[in-house]
Amino acid sequence: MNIIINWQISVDSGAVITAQLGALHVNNDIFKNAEKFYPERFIEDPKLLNQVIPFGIGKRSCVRENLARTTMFLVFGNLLLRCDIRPHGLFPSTKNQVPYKAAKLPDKNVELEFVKL
Ligand code: HEM
Repeated sequence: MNIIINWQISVDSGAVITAQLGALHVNNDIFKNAEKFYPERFIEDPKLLNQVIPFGIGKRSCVRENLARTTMFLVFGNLLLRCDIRPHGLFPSTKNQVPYKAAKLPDKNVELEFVKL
């Protein structure tokens, strides 16, 4: 069955129009249990990654997407490499709040080094 939607929307001149990308990314029709933190969904269905568009798509998409991605790669890569990162307090699970049992890790002073690019 084909559904044809004929919308007529009037927009004032000078109005700023934007797609709310955040809302698209929690669409349950596309992302099952969208509100759940479940990164494995992208391993289970690699095509799902095409539906994630934080930088927009098309002619007006983010011009510095590559800069942002490489910067984030460096920042998060260095954080994971140099820091012991542990959840603080309770997991932010929506239904069952599970107390986090902290692993005993050797005490060490974490120093962050920032390298000039
Ligand atoms: C995580 C980082 C970033 C995210 C998630 C992001 C996301 C976006 C999004 C969603 C848009 C609008 C796309 C659209 O209208 O369809 C945009 C546009 C734009 N972004 Fe980014 N951006 C990021 C970083 C940056 C950086 C680092 C720069 C510059 C150094 C930048 C420069 C721009 C510019 C100039 C536009 C306007 C492009 C146009 O209208 O033609 N962005 N960005």
